[in-house]
Amino acid sequence: MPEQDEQETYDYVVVGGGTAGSVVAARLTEDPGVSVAVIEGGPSDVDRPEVLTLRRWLGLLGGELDYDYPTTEQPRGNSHIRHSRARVLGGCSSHNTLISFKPLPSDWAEWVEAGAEGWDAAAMDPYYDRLLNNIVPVDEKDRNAIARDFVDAAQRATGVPRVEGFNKKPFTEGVGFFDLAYHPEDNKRSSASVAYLHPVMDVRPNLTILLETWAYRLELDGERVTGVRVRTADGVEKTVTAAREVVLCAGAVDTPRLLLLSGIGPKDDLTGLGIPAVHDLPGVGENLLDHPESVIVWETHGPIPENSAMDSDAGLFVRRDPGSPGPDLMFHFYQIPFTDNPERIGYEKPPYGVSMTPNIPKPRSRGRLYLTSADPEVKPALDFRYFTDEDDHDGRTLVDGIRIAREIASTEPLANWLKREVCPGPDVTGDEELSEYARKVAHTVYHPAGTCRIGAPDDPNAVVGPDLRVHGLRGVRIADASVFPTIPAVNPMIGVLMVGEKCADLLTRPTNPGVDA
Ligand SMILES: Cc1cc2nc3c(=O)[nH]c(=O)nc-3n(C[C@H](O)[C@H](O)[C@H](O)COP(=O)(O)OP(=O)(O)OC[C@H]3O[C@@H](n4cnc5c(N)ncnc54)[C@H](O)[C@@H]3O)c2cc1C
Repeated sequence: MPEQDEQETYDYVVVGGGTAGSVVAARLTEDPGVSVAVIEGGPSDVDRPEVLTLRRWLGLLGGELDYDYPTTEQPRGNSHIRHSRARVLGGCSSHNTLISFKPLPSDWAEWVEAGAEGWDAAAMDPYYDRLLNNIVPVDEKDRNAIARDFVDAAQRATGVPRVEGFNKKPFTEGVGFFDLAYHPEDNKRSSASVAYLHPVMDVRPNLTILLETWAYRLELDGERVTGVRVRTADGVEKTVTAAREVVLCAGAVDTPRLLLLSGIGPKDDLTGLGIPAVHDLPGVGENLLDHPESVIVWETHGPIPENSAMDSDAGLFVRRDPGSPGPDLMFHFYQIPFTDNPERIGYEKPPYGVSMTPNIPKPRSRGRLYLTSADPEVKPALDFRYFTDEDDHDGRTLVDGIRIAREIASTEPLANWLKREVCPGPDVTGDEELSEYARKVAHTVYHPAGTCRIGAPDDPNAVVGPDLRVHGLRGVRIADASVFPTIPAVNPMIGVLMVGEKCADLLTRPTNPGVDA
């Protein structure tokens, strides 16, 4: 299709109306004198109960609102993992489980260490207080009897403190019901779009949301990014121009993908694909992080009560290494038998059951995202290099997780519910066998991050500075999970929302008017 010359200009162009993008767009348009266009690849979430009802989250994965990215071959892990990324306003906050953890002070300290000057806990905490999402503990009516008994059994088996309100103060260990961003009265999401965009999108003339519109290339004038080349749902191609700045909020997969397609990234890779390299930035796509997890499944004696917020309402953090500044093993407890991965290697799904999913809060394996084609339609390659760290810290963590899960399962009051361990099964006991099982059925907690990481200006693999500006370019910043230099020990969504708030602050505060000339 020939490119058409249609052009629109706004002060700011935000690419991606997802978790961070919703925050940035809503905050910038608080000033009626500032115009913002949001380029969002997906449709609106308004009036879509299948999206807005938190408990229906599993039904969205792999469907028409999911970009559904495969992973490359993972010789030490599970090559079949599909990475869900939401194609809808609100981004992944519109199809995730909305578990809400403020990153721990030790998480921010790691960022500062990595070159994110000014991102320490004391500086970041006010952004948490500013969040508009309705963050509340799992409501009493949603606390399932078996989840309550998991909390009691885990507390007894591990001796960690019982926590009521994980965000009240920093913790290293604890078990309890999560805080969630939801409205308990009707199980409605308090996603980024619900909390930030719905109240303002019909009343702010300075906010334009271009839905079902895909950004496929950045426009540059020398070192300055001037706008975004987009394709609308009906195939019209046009340039959306930013008088001030373009803010990339397309997420940890699509932000580096867009930069690479625009010729911004490792020069040799780009040249090899026939993409003219306009700015050599070796870190784009590097440092691909995630929280991998494994799973243990038990059959229960019978059906489990129905009530729940989203079927994984409680969890456990332990710290095996007393020298670790934060938790080094985390578990989600699922009130469902989560057998998708075990079934592939021959296990059966029990009629009724529960699961524990131990995950690695601070994985040491680092992966890489790269393009395999200059064609913007071709999905990027995601090579997480799961379980490849030198000392096998990651694999060993999951083995410890299975052993601790078994101790909890054999402790009352949980033990009384459980008929048998379905997978890996009681006969699988040796370190090597457990490791083999844990890695072969490994899954993701869906937390990809780090592919355009923050770092100091002299750090060759940093993509943005602490002000979120892309190194070596003008008129462009990044605000999404891709800027994470390291992954928080906890679930990352609140950290992403806080990045959005901080970015808006950087763009609007008087000492930094956002005119990035
Ligand atoms: C199934 C699932 C469950 C999860 N559960 C939790 C949880 O309970 N708690 C937690 O803390 N974290 C959770 N996460 C992780 C968390 O949701 C993400 O880390 C976070 O939402 C990422 O935010 P983001 O702003 O970086 O990207 P996103 O929210 O993915 O936003 C990116 C947006 O950009 C749009 N976009 C992308 N490319 C383009 C383009 N080229 N042109 C136009 N638009 C584009 C997308 O449509 C999307 O709306 C979960 C994730 C998933 C997938």
